[in-house]
Amino acid sequence: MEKIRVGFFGFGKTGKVVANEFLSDPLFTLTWVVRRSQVDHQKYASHMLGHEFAAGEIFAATDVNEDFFLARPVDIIVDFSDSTGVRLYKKAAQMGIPIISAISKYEPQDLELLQSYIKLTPVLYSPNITLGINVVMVAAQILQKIAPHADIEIVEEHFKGKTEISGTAQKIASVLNLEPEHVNSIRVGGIVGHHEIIFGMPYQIIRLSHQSINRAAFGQGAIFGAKFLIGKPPGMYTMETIIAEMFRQNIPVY
Ligand SMILES: NC(=O)C1=CN([C@@H]2O[C@H](COP(=O)(O)OP(=O)(O)OC[C@H]3O[C@@H](n4cnc5c(N)ncnc54)[C@H](OP(=O)(O)O)[C@@H]3O)[C@@H](O)[C@H]2O)C=CC1
Ligand SMILES: O=C(O)C1=N[C@H](C(=O)O)C[C@H](O)C1
Repeated sequence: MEKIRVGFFGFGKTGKVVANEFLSDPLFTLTWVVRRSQVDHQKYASHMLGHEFAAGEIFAATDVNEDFFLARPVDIIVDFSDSTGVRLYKKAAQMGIPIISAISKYEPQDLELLQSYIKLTPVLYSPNITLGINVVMVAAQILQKIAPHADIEIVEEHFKGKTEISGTAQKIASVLNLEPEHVNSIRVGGIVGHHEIIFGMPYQIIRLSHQSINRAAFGQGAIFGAKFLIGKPPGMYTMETIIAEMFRQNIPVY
């Protein structure tokens, strides 16, 4: 069976680990990687990730011209770069190549550009693409409906160097209709990503919590998303809409 060809944007703290998950999955082949800089790096991402085989030729953002996607055809684009990466693949969207955007914080004009692509191709946009956090997000919305009187606070914990409030926590606040002051950020050590939603009710507390213990969790989420997205009609898709449908199909009947 033909492997799914992946075109990957970003090769940073998370991108490297996610790219390696695609490299290691027999269903996929990493066709190329685009990063910002033209620093002197090895030709193939696979070699930079310690593999002997050659896969994932590395290009700089400036290499991506009008012909790039025709010359290097892929079946899906996965973006773990930053807000500006979306500006590089309009042509790919016009070609109908499905896009997974994992960018957690878009500048308004870049988010608008991503949204313009949904008329052309299927786009899965998820500020946190782990299966687990999206189960928690859907469960929290259900719990809020069951207990509308509950006080709710969100705690997000990340590594010391993360400057912005997590996009995940902002998304959770948004779907629960909470003001930003209900997001409590902690920055310590090398925490990959921990989110907890605390429901305060009379005489009891409910805590819904998710912890990414390795950035490979984002790679597994991206793989799940890629398998879902390929073959879908143009439009905007999110992990939580996929998970919500799975909830609907699996509600226990007593
Ligand atoms: N949705 C999710 O589940 C998750 C999302 N993220 C998000 O993923 C993004 C990347 O995270 P992380 O790897 O930790 O960040 P880093 O800052 O470590 O890496 C960013 C990468 O993007 C590259 N880059 C920047 N601009 C461009 C561009 N225009 N074209 C191509 N490549 C570009 C950089 O290139 P270079 O190396 O040359 O500088 C670098 O490789 C962030 O938005 C983060 O919030 C992170 C974890 C999970
Ligand atoms: O920057 C990160 O690493 C992460 N960013 C995302 C966010 O801002 O929500 C997702 C994850 O928590 C890790």
